[in-house]
Amino acid sequence: MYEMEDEEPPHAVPMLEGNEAWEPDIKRDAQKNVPVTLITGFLGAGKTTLVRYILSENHGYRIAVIMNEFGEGVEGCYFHTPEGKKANLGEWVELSNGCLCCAVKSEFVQAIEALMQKKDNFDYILIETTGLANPGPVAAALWTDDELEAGVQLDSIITVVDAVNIGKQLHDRRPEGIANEAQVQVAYADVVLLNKMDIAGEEAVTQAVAHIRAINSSVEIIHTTQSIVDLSLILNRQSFKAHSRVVLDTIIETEEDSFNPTAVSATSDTPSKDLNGIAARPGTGHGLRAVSLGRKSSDHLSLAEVGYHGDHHSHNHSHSHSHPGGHALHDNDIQTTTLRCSRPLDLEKFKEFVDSLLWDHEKHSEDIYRLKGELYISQSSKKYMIQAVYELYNISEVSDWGVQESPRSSLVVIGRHLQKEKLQEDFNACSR
Ligand SMILES: Nc1nc2c(ncn2[C@@H]2O[C@H](COP(=O)(O)OP(=O)(O)OP(=O)(O)O)[C@@H](O)[C@H]2O)c(=O)[nH]1
Repeated sequence: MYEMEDEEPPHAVPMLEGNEAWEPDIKRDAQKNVPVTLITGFLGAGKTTLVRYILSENHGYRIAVIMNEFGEGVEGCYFHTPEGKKANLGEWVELSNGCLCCAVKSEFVQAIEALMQKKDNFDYILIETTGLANPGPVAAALWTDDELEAGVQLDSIITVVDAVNIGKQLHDRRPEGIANEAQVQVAYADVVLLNKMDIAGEEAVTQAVAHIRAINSSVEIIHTTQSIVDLSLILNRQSFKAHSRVVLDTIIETEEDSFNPTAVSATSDTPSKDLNGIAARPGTGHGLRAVSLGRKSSDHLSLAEVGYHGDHHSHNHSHSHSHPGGHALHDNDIQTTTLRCSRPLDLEKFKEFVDSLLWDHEKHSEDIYRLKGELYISQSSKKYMIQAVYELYNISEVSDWGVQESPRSSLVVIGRHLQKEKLQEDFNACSR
């Protein structure tokens, strides 16, 4: 087994003998950040099966993997690749000291930092969380601005779901103060792999889709067996790019009456203008601007303190505010709603609204996991876009509105205890 010395960066591990001559088909531009896909999902859903599958496929990426295993340590440092397939060069970092989301400031950041010292050896990073993890804090830590020195860029959050057992897992009550991890994992997802289709009955699948949609109506659901999926649907999706095509599509699909799809696709590759970078709660030092690798942050929202507080932890973190994952969940606690406004929004008022929605739990009792939206901003002919994950958000100018589009704002909100009417009122108030 490959073991990492305490202070030593991880070494590249050949996955199979005889792959020295292998060259990736796709080379990362040396200037670009390394994309990171976060793979989450409840216990036994098929996360490791997915990682194994990705590593065994000939996609052209050289992939480094960070696994978060409890107790036993990493289960293996290389996978058996099916005959005839090209092997990847992988790197492994074991995080065995507790849950990934609670270790982000220490082990996780060190692991990424150590890995990035060897960044010439890989093009892509996969992170597999434990089955009980809240992916929010980890995702937020990885969501960087392109210009930042961290060198990594959150690509997307993939949640693997066990089609047979998800109904029970989503509705298992937790003691007061403890989140239902399965719901939170679905809430954060860009893509759900509805796995174990080989053993799930038709009725179970229909119900599983309904349960997932009830939580995250905008998520893309892909049915899989053995986590086998077209990798172009989950790797390099760029879900967190300001001009993300997949996110724009998501917003459109969530609309009751959709925009003209031709007009939208015409905008999808237009470079965006980031207005203010990724916004974090003032004083938290959150966001990669502050969470950039190796940088110490002493704020109360440090990533070591936030995140999952499940019963697998022997320690407790105290919080003066509620946040995603911090309270008991009840059936349908987590939902999606889409706010709409046809009048132009005042950008400053809208930012104040988002600030309070994400950070001011006196004013907004909701816990917000994700925001995605297209915005019609006053005194601008441009379409804007907002994305938020956990407690970070980013507003960007994306493109001109399509000639056949009627400018208006649509904001997809995924969160817990959503007060939909009040949210719509507050959203409308941004236009006055
Ligand atoms: N029948 C069936 N079994 C599957 C499928 N995908 C994975 N499994 C099995 O389900 C079990 C759990 O799969 P893993 O990939 O280890 O799941 P995981 O999400 O990594 O599990 P944890 O690390 O415990 O959270 C293994 O025995 C897999 O072989 C599938 O599509 N169908």
